Amino acid sequence: MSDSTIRREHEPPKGKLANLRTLWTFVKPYKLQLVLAGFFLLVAAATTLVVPKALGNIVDNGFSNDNAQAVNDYFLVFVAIVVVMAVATACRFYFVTWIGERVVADIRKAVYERLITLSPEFFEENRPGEIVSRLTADTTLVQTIVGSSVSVWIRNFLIAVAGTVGLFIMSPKLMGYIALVIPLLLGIIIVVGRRVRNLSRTSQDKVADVGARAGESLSALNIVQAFTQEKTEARRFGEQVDDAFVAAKRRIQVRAGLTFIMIFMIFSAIALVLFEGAQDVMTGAMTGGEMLEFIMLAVFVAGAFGALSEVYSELQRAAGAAGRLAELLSSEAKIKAPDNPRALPAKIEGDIHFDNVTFHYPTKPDVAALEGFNLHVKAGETVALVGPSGAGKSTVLQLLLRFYDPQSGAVKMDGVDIAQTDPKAFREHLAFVPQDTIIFADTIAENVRYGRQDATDEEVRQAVEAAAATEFVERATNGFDTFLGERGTRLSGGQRQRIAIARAILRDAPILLLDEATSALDAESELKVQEALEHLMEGRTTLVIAHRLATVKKVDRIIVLEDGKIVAEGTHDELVAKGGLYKRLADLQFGEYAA
Ligand SMILES: Nc1ncnc2c1ncn2[C@@H]1O[C@H](COP(=O)(O)OP(=O)(O)OP(=O)(O)O)[C@@H](O)[C@H]1O
Repeated sequence: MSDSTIRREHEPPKGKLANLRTLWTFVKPYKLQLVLAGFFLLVAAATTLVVPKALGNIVDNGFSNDNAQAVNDYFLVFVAIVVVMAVATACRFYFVTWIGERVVADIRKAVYERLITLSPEFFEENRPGEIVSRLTADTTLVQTIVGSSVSVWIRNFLIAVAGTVGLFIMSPKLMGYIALVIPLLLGIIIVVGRRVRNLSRTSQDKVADVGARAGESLSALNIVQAFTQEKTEARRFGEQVDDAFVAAKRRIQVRAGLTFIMIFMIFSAIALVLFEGAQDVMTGAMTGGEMLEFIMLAVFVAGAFGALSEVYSELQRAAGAAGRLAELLSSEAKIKAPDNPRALPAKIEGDIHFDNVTFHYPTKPDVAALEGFNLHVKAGETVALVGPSGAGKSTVLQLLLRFYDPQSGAVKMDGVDIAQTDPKAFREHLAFVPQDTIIFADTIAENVRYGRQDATDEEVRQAVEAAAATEFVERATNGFDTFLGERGTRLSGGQRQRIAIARAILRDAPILLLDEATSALDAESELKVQEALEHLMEGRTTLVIAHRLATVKKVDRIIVLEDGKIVAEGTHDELVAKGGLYKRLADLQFGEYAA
C-alpha cells in the first residue's frame, strides 16, 4: 500500500514562498508574454514618474508670452509622454491579464487531472464541495495574483522607490517629513497584514462550508421535502451563512481600520509638506512649478505606498489559495501503479482469488469490513454474494475494482496480485454496474458510450437492445440523442439501471461486477434484463450482489456473507437444505418455495 499522506483540511498550507514557487512553475512557460509585460510595465512606470516634471515645466515656463515656441514644445512633450504612458499601460494590462487567465486555466486543468486520479478515500476525507470551491474560488484568487496583483505591486514598488529618491533630490527637507511617516506605515502594514491573512483564511473556509451544505441539501432535495425538513435545512444553512458573514466582518473591520490609518497618515503628511512648501515658494527657495512637481510626485508616491498595502493583503489572501491548490497538486493517489507494474496477460482468463484478505475502511479503522476472506472464482464462473446489509458484499467489489488495497492478504487476477498492477490497465478488464446508477448530464448515447468511448453508433444501439432499453429510448423525445439532465433525474430508476447495464454490455470486459443490477426494475423488464445479463455472463467471470434471492437461484455458486466473513457457500438448493442464515433469508423472501 502506498504510504503517501493526504493533507487534511485543517492543516495549514505550506509557507508563502513555497506557494508562490508553485505558481512560478505555471508562469514560467510564458516567457515571451512575461518579457513584454515587464517591458510595458517599466515604460508605464517611468512615464508616470516623468508626468509631474512635465507639468512643473509647463507651470514655470508655459504661461509666458516671451517664447511662444518653447511653450508649445512643453505642451507637446507633455502630450507625447501621456500618449506613451497610455499605450504602455494598455499593453501592460493586456499581457499581464493574459498571463493571469492562461495560468489559471492551466492550474485548473492540472488540479482536475490530479483530482480525477485520486482514490475514493481522498473524497471521504475531503468533501467534494470544498474541493470544487478550491478549483473555482481559489483559482480565481490566484488569478488576481498573477493577472494583476504582482504587476500592480511591481509598478507601485518602482514608483514608490524611484519617486522617493526623486523627492529626496528635490527637497531633502520636505522629504524628511514624509520619511518620518513611511517606516510607521510599513510597520502597520506588516502587522495588520498578517492578521488579515489569518482572518481571510477563516472567512474562505466558512464560505466553503456554506457551499458544501447547500450542495448536499439541494442534491437530496426530495429527501429534504419528503421529511419536511425544509425549515431545519434553511435554518442550518442560515446559521452557516451568518457564520461566514461574521468571519468576513472581522476581516473587513481590520482592513477598514488599516485603510483609515493609511489615508489619514498619508494625507496628514501631505498637508504638512504643502504647508512647508508654501513657505519655501514665498521665500523664493522653490519655484511654483517645482512645488507642483514635488506635490504631484508625493501624491503618486503616497498612492503607490497605499496600493502596496492593498496589494499586500490581496497577495496574502491569494497566497493562502495558492497554498491550498499546491496541496491538491501534491496529493498522491493511494491507489496507483507501483514503480514497475506487473503486466497482466493481454487476454485475461478472469480467474479471481481473494487470498486471506482483511480490510478496514480507512475512515473506520476499528471494524474489519472483510476479515480472513478467502474466495476463489474460477474463470467463467458466476458467483453471487448474499447476506444481510453491511455484511461486506459491496466491499468485495470495491476491492476487486481496486478502489482500496487490503491491509493484509491479496486480491489476485489470473494469479497476479492486482496491487502490483497499474490500476488503469487492470480496470480495462472489468465492467461494473453499481448499486446507484450514475448518469451524466449528456445524451443517452453518450451515457452508454461511457462504457467504451470508441464504440460505434451501431454497437451502442446493440448494447441498448441487449439491455432491454430500446423501447424507452425510442420513446424518448430525441431517441439516442435525448439529453438526460443532471444526474439523469429525467429517468426512472429502472431506466437508469438499464442504461448502466447497456454501458457494461458495451464495455465487453471478461469480468462483470453487478451490484444489485436489477433491483429497480419491474417484473417484466427484470425478466428481459435478466435474460440479457445471463447472455452477457456467458464466458465471463461474474460476481453479482443480490438482495433478492430470486435473481441468483440459477448461479453456479452462492457465497453467504455475514460480518465480513463467509458463513456458507453452495447452490441455492444446497444452501436451503443446509439451513442457517441463507435459509432464513430465503424463508423471509419466498417462504413457501423454500419450505
Ligand atoms: N466508504 C466506506 N467507509 C467506511 N465504511 C464503509 C464504507 N463502505 C462501507 N463501509 C462499512 O463496511 C461494512 C460493509 O459494507 P458493505 O457496503 O460492503 O456492505 P454490503 O453487504 O454491501 O451492504 P448493503 O447490502 O447494505 O449494500 C459496513 O459496516 C459499512 O458500514
